[in-house]
Amino acid sequence: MMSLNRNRPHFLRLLVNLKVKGEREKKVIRGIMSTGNALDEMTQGSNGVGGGVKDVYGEDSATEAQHITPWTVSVASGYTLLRDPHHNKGLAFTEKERDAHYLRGLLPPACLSQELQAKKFLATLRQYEAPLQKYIAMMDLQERNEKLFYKLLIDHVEELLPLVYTPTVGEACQKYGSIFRRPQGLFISLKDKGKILEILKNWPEKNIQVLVVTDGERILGLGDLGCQGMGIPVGKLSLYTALGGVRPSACLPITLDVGTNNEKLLNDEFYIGLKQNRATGKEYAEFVQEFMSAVKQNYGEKILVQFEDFANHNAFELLEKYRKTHLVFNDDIQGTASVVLAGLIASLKPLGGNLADHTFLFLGAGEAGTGIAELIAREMSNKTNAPVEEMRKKIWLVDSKGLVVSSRKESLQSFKLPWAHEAKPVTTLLEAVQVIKPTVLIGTSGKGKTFTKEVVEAMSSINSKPLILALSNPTSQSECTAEEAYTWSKGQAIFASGSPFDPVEYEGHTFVPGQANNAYIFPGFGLGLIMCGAIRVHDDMLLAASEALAAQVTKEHLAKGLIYPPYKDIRNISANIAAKVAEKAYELGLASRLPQPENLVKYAESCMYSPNYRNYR
Ligand SMILES: NC(=O)C1=CN([C@@H]2O[C@H](COP(=O)(O)OP(=O)(O)OC[C@H]3O[C@@H](n4cnc5c(N)ncnc54)[C@H](OP(=O)(O)O)[C@@H]3O)[C@@H](O)[C@H]2O)C=CC1
Ligand SMILES: CC(=O)C(=O)O
Ligand SMILES: [Mg+2]
Repeated sequence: MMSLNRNRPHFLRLLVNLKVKGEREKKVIRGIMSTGNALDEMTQGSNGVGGGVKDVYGEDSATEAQHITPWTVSVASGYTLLRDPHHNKGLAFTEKERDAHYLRGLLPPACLSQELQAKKFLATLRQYEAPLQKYIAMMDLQERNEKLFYKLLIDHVEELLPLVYTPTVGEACQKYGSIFRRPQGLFISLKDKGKILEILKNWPEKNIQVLVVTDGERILGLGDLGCQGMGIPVGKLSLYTALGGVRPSACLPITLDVGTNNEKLLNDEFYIGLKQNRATGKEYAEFVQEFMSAVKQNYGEKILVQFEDFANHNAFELLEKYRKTHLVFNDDIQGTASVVLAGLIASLKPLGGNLADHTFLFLGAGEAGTGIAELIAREMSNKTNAPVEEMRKKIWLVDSKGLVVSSRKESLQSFKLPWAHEAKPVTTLLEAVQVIKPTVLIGTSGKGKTFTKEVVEAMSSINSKPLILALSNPTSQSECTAEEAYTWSKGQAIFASGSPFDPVEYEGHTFVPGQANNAYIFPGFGLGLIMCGAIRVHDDMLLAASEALAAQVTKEHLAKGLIYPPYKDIRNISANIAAKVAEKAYELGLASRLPQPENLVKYAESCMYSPNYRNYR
C-alpha cells in the first residue's frame, strides 16, 4: 500500500497520458496497472534503459511457504575479480587498481591500454585460418573479458560479425557439442517441467530486459540441431549489445530442449541435449506455456522475448498466441520482413516507381517468405489506400511443391493461404519466373544453389535491373552467390544476401553486395521497445523500423550497388531505428515510460552500453 500511495501521482499521470486506442490495448494497460511490479519499475531512476523489477530476488513476492534463494552480493577483488568477465580488465588494471584490489602478483607487470589489448587480440585472431578457430577465440574472450570483446566487436564490426554471427555461428552450432566449454545461457529441458520459474532464478543477473529463445528446430538453413542451437541466442544477444547497445547483463540466451528429431545427434554419444524425439502437441504447448508464464512472473510485463529459429509449424502459432499477452517478437518472421522492406524502399530510388508497381516472387513460403510478403503487402496498402487483399495479389510464392496456387488450398498450411492466388500450377522456379514475370526475386528457401543461371538469366531478360535477394543462411544455403548474380545477369542485378559476400569485379566495375539480414533491425528495434517501456509489439512499429533503416541508405551506397548502409555505422542506424520504433509506440499508446523524451535519437544514444573500461576505486 505504501508503495502504491507513494507512486499515485505518477500512476495517475500515466493513465491520463496514455493515448490508448482500442479496447484490447486498454485491457492490456489495465492488466499492467494492476500489478505492483509495473509501478515499481516505473519509479526506477529515469537514467539508462529501464525494465526489470525491484524485487530482484523474488523475496518480497514469495509467500512464507515458498522457498527462496539466499542471494548475497559482494565486491569482487583479487583472483575473483580476474575471473569475473563483467569487470575483468586483464593487463589494463592500473598500478593503483592492482594495489587496491589485491591483484599484485596475479598479473604480469606490464600495464596495457584497452586499445593496445584490442590490437594485440586482433593480431592473434588474424593469424588463425579457420573461421571456427576465430569463433572459439572470440567466445573465450567474451567469457574472460566482456568489455574487450564488445570493444572489438563494435570497432571492427564488419570483420568480426561474420564470426560471431552468420555464417560461422552456423558451423559453431553444428559442432557445438565439441566446442562447448561453459554454458553461456540457460538450458531448460523437458526434464525441468514444473520447475521453470526456479531455473530462471538460477541465472545470476536479475535485471533482464531481453531474452532470445530457441527450441533449435530450424537453425538457420541447417535444420534441427536440438540443444546445439544455443549458439544462435548467444550470437543474437551479442548483437543486441554490440549493434543495439543493450547492456550485456540485461540479455539472456535460452534454449528450450524439447528433444530432437536429428538422428545423427540422437546417435552421437557426445550429444549435449536430451536424447529423445521432439515433444509435440499438448506436451510441447504446455511446456512453452509454463516457460512464458515463468518469464513474465520473474521479469515482469516489459521483458522482451525474441523467438528465434523455431520451425514454422510452431513459430506462427507461438507468435499469434503470445503477442496478445507478452512483449514478443519473432525475428525470422517480423525482423526479416522489416529488413527486406527497408531494402526494397531504398532500391526504389535507382529502380524508380512505387512498391506497388512491382511484382514479387519468393522461393520459400515459410516464416521468412510469408512474413516478408505480408509486410510488403501492408506497406503497399498503406501507400496506395488499396485493400491489403488486393496488394497480396502482386506477391507470389513457390514452396517445395511448386507455385502456391488456389488449386492447392486443401493441403496448404494456414500461413500460405493468403498467397494461394488463381493460376495454373507450376512446379519449377524457372517456370514460375517465366509465368509471373517478377521484378523482384527473393530466396527464403534455406536451400543453396536454387537461383540457377537460367533463373537469373530469365530475371534479366524480363527486367533491366532485376532485384535479387538470396536470403538463406549460412553461406552454403544461399540461393546463389554474389558473383553468380552479377555475372549471370551481366552486371544488371541489384543483389543482397543473408550472409556476407565480398565485392565482385565484373567487366571493370566493382559491385558491393549488401547484407539483407535481420541483424540490421532487431538490435535497434529491441532497444526502441525497451527504452520506451513498450508493452506490446505492433506491426506499425516494423514499418517504422523499415523506413528508419531505408532512410540511412544514401546515393553513394546505391551507386556501389548497396541497398543497405554499411555495418560500420550500425550503432547510429540502431539509434535511429530505436527512436522511430519508440515514437510509434508512444503514438499507439503502447509505451509506458513517461514523459516521452523530447529527442528520441539522443535518448537512444544515451541508453547505449559503452564497452570502454571504467576506473575502479
Ligand atoms: N537473411 C535473414 O535475415 C534471414 C534469413 N533466413 C533464412 O531463410 C531460410 C528459410 O527460413 P524460414 O523461412 O524460417 O524457413 P521455413 O522452414 O519456415 O521455410 C522454408 C520454405 O522453403 C521451402 N523450400 C524448401 N526447400 C525448397 C526448394 N528446394 N524449393 C522451393 N522451396 C523450398 C519450404 O517449402 P515447404 O513449405 O513446402 O516445406 C518452405 O516454404 C533459412 O535459410 C534462414 O536462414 C531466415 C530469417 C532471416
Ligand atoms: C538471420 C536469421 O535469423 C536466420 O537465418 O534465421
Ligand atoms: Mg533466425
